[in-house]
This record gives sequence, structure tokens and C-alpha cells, in this order.
Amino acid sequence: MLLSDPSLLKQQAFIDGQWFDSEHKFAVLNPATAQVITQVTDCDSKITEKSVQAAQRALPSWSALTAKQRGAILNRWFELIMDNQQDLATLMTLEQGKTLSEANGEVAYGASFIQWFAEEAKRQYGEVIPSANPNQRLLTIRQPVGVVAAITPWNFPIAMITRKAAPALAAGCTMIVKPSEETPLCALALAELAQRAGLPQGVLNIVTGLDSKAIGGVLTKSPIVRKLSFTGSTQVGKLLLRQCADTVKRTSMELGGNAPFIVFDDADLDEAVAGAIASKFRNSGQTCVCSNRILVQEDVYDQFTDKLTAALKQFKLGNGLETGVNMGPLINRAAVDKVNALVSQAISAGAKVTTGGQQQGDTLFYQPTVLTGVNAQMDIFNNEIFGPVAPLVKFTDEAQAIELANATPFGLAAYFYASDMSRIWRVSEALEYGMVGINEGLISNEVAPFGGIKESGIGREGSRYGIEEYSEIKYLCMGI
Ligand SMILES: NC(=O)c1ccc[n+]([C@@H]2O[C@H](COP(=O)([O-])OP(=O)(O)OC[C@H]3O[C@@H](n4cnc5c(N)ncnc54)[C@H](O)[C@@H]3O)[C@@H](O)[C@H]2O)c1
Ligand SMILES: O=C[C@H](O)CS(=O)(=O)O
Repeated sequence: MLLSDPSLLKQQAFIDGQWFDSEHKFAVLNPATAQVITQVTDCDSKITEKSVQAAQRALPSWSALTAKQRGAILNRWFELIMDNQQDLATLMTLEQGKTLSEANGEVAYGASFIQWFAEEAKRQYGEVIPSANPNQRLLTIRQPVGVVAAITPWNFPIAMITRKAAPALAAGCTMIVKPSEETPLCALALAELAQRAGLPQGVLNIVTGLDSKAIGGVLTKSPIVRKLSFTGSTQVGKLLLRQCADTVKRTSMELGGNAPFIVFDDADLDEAVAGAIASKFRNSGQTCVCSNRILVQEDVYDQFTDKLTAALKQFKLGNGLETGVNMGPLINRAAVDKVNALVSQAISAGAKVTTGGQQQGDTLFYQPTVLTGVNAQMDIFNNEIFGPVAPLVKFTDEAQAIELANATPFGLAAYFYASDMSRIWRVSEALEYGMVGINEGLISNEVAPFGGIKESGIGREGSRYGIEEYSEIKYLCMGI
């Protein structure tokens, strides 16, 4: 085994502080080799119901702790995650495929949310409101939402869980997490370290299973669950929003993206190429904030294309465990098929390949690819690629760039490179997105509000706003 602490490899669900087995299991595959890593408990609706009951039982005592007491346990969890960073990164590369260096980065990024919200817990202030009635005194207090369910994706198997669990637990909530069936191992290892940190039983529960519809059905229909925090595709997000309506749950939705990356004629082209590579090819193009359409002003289009193509020809595709590999495989066959279909349709509609454009044999590896001559009528312009393909679109002026950038139902992240300050203000304000990178391709961190508008989501994660998603404001009116 590749782990220095093999006990971090867990195969059972984590419910009510116990490792929970069942007769049914499912295989976790290594996308780089197609080999089975291990088998994991396949939870059904009944087991999911047990996790909801466990979270409900744990709520009174957990929420009764002071914020400082909860923060101390979260800080210990943070320390244990960082102490075991290498093993967690190895587990991540094995089950998700990203390179070890990216996996190490994600472990630290994921842990940073726990460190941040361990402190934010202590700053959940209420307020005294000047009364208009001399016989009344008015104030507010903050209280935890209660039992929270989280459903998370495979592309960031640690960070997408801690970005929810950290603020929820800090606020005094208890949580049931259903990780992606593609990447349950990191979630279970997080639970093991939470238990070592002293997190009381039932506060955090991990329900692993193939039947996400059944598990999600229990979590969305239970009146005990007061909030659903979902990260995943817009299609599933819409479904879950509908399912939450019957019990009027609070929701946080971190959904799909279709990020424009605009290169104006006054951009530093070398900086723009570096930013495009960082925002497009991270995690093999499988992030919600990946550049999905690269819009380049006509005067610099050919120069930018040549620079980007030359840089990508240096990329080394391979098993993320190997040193020197820049990019790993896609997560599964469906992901490769989707990228193949989008590239084929673009080429048939007139796009040209300057590098890549091929799946590597019958594997899950797809070459880093640049397409030129892409237009807004192509499927690749209007769909989230979720793969290592950079479609280049030529534009004439600023107004056309903004129109093209805003021409999708999504509004998560956008990027642009320019040097004129008036343009930077105009474009920043005109882009219909929750987050904008200006001369920067990597924008995610624990201190800033992460989230989208339109069909990219509801709410924010990280930052001082992230904990508000897990607390309720109670108004107290005191007659005197
Ligand atoms: N906005 C963000 O912060 C963010 C972050 C990461 C990923 N994403 C988005 O997630 C997508 C890729 O992740 P994915 O393939 O895991 O997404 P997905 O929507 O297929 O799955 C996400 C999670 O939902 C579960 N799920 C699927 N169908 C369900 C159902 N009917 N009921 C209950 N649960 C269900 C899955 O098992 C998984 O745990 C992309 O669209 C990406 O943009 C968004
Ligand atoms: O896939 C979306 C995640 O939120 C990625 S990150 O937060 O930008 O690392």
C-alpha cells in the first residue's frame, strides 16, 4: 500500500461515530489504470435514514458547545489533515486521477476552510437594534440552522466537503455528507481524522453509495434535514432544488460553469497564456471555474494562439503518481465521450486543431487541446466541456467580447486580461458572473466569497459569508 498510515484507507460508511458495513459494496476505480482500488459500503435508504437520526441526536450537545470549544476541535482536525497531507493526496490521486502536486494543493486548500471557520465560529455576532418603542428593547442572535445534508462532486474530493462541513460544524450544525460514488475514499479519510480530532459521534456522517437518487431522496424529503448544500451539475442542482421545496429547506447551490476568458489587445500576452493554462488545464480541465471559452481580440489572436499551442506541446500526460506529469486522466468513460463529441462537432463545423484533439488510445487520457475558429453556434461554446480543451473565439471590440461572454445561462467565474484601468472597470462591472479574475487565472481561496449567479448557483462558500449559509438570525423583542 502506498500510504504511510494504511488505516486512512476506509471501506465502510461512517455513521454515528461508527464504521458501518453492509452486505452490498461498490468498487472504487483508479481512472489512470482502470484497476479497482477497493470496495466501499453501498448504503441504501434505510442506512441513510440512520445517518439523519444520528445527526439529529448529536445536534443538541454539539450546538450547546461554545464557538470556542467547537473551534478548538476544528483546529485539531485541520492539524491532523495537514499532518496526513501526503497520504490524503495519494488517496486523491488514486481515486480521482489528478497529479500528486495538485492533490497536495487541494488537501491544503480544503484544510484551509477548516482553519478559517474554526475562527469565524467565534464571530457570529448578533446586534442590538434601536427601538422605535420606548417600552421595547430589540436584538438579534444567531443560531445554527440544524441538521444539514451535503451532496458533493468527484472533482475536488476533499475541498468540496470541507468548504461545507467547516462552516456548518463551526456554526453548530450537524451534517450528513454524500460524496460522489467516484471518490468516496477521501471523504472517509476525512471522517477518520475528524474522529481522531475529537469530533463527537453523529456530528459528521459519511453515507457512501451508488444509488445517489435514493440517498438524495431521503436527505431532501426528511423534515429533520433543514438545509441541503449541493455542489455539482446544474442539471442535478435543479432536481434537488425541486425536491427540497416540499420541506422548504434552505439551500446552497454550487453548480456548473461556462467561464469566458477574454484576452484584449492591451493584455500582456505571456501573462494571459500563463493565466489561460492555469484556469483551463487545472485538474485536466475538470473544475467548475475552468475557462470554457477563450475570447481573443483579433489583433492578438494569432500571436496568442501560437504561444498557447507552444506551451501545451510541453505538457506531459500520465499517471498522476509519476513525477513530472502535468496532467492526469479524466474521471470516467462518459467524461471522455463528452469531450470527444464536443471536439468532433466543433471540427465538423469548421474549427481547427493546433495541438491535441485526441483521446490517448482506449484510456481515460485526453490530450491538452487547442481549437481555433470556434464560434457561438458550436456546442463546445454553449456546453461545460469539463476536459482539457481550449476553444479560441475571435472578437473585434469590447462590446462584442462582453456580449459573447454573457451569452450563456451560466454565471460562475469569468476572466479577462487587459491593462487599461478604465477598461478593467467597465468590463468587471459588465460581466454577469459571481467571480471575475482580472489578469489572474487562479481565483479560489478560503477568504473570498466563492459562488455564482444565474444557473451557476445560489449562495457563497468560504469567506465571512460562508458561515451565514449555516446560521439563522433570530429577532428578540423585549417588553420592558
Ligand atoms: N460551483 C462549484 O463550486 C462546483 C464545484 C465543483 C463541481 N461543480 C460542478 O459539478 C459538475 C461535475 O461534478 P459531478 O459530475 O460530480 O456532478 P453531478 O451533478 O453528476 O454529481 C454531483 C453529486 O450529486 C450526486 N447526484 C447525482 N445525481 C443525483 C440525484 N438524482 N440525487 C441526489 N444526488 C445526485 C452525485 O452522486 C454526486 O455526489 C460540473 O458541472 C461542475 O461544474 C461545481
Ligand atoms: O470545481 C470547482 C471548485 O470549486 C474548484 S476550486 O474551488 O476553484 O478549486
